[in-house]
Amino acid sequence: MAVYTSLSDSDMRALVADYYLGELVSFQGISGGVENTNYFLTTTTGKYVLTLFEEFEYDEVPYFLDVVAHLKHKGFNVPAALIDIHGERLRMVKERPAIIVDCFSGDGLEQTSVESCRQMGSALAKLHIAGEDFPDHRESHRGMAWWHATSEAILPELEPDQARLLASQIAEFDAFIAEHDDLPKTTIHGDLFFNNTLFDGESLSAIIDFYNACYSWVMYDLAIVVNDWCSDIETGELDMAKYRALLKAYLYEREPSVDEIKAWPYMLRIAAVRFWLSRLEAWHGAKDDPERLAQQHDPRELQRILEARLRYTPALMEF
Ligand SMILES: Nc1ncnc2c1ncn2[C@@H]1O[C@H](COP(=O)(O)OP(=O)(O)OP(=O)(O)O)[C@@H](O)[C@H]1O
Ligand SMILES: N[C@@H](CCO)C(=O)O
Repeated sequence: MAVYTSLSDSDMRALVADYYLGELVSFQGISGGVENTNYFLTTTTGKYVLTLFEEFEYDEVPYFLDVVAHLKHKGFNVPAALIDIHGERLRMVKERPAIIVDCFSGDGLEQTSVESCRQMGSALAKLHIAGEDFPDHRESHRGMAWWHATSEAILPELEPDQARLLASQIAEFDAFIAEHDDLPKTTIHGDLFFNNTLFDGESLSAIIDFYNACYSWVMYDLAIVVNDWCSDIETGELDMAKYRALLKAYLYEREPSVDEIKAWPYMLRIAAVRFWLSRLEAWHGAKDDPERLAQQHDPRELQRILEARLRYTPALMEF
């Protein structure tokens, strides 16, 4: 279970007493996430989620809270930080920066469907348009500088063919982007896997976990989403019915430029590399701790997606 920082009953009561949330009734650590510590809190006024940021220091968190506040202001159902009795939205709990947000109704998807992909495509395009006027242009903490440094550190740990694949894909993307450095950017989610959404029945009801948000290529974010929502987990191959539904809904809301259409195969591959690399990094970091290792996502899923995109990549506008 991904609870890296534990809180006792009295810790939690003291924390809840510092918000206008009534009395604590119960709390429970949330399994599933790998980056942060999350707890469900039930109080006499409702249900909430406490997040302790495990990877960021205090000063790094306000950017993400501002992104969410911007999107909430534009009508998206996203988890804005609640204000405590001191007027603060971010505080330190057990030496970690922490927020409390509303717990949304709805359930996580066990798997995607053509209909959920259609809804995601439409919502993602609207999210990208809404992010255009967010003024703070923060670089990704897992962007190009990170993937160069991390791949160099991880290459010696890999099998030779894996190392060749990783290095060649990064070099290929570097060469492409050097020639196309003016591709459209916006404020992107950066990690919009289907486990970062909630559905009420068939309806997309909330988007959560904006802690990889950054100012980056629009097509890169679309590629992250397509790789996760539309791929067969066993083979990495695209489910073309899901792919067409997601892209058709996206392109109805936002028209890509000629350069974005050209960039699409590179974006699909580098989006796979980005998560292959973060999973490899987490996997190797946890390899001496069986409990932590068991919580990690499998890097091979993203390697299979990358290999499948190398075998065949459909055009962006293919339907
Ligand atoms: N505001 C919320 N309302 C309802 N459920 C939530 C909320 N926030 C988090 N959850 C639940 O907690 C789980 C983990 O949350 P989250 O994805 O933010 O954690 P994380 O550690 O950042 O995960 P990840 O591995 O995706 O980085 C979600 O999949 C969801 O089930
Ligand atoms: N969504 C990421 C984990 C959190 O960033 C993954 O599946 O590797």
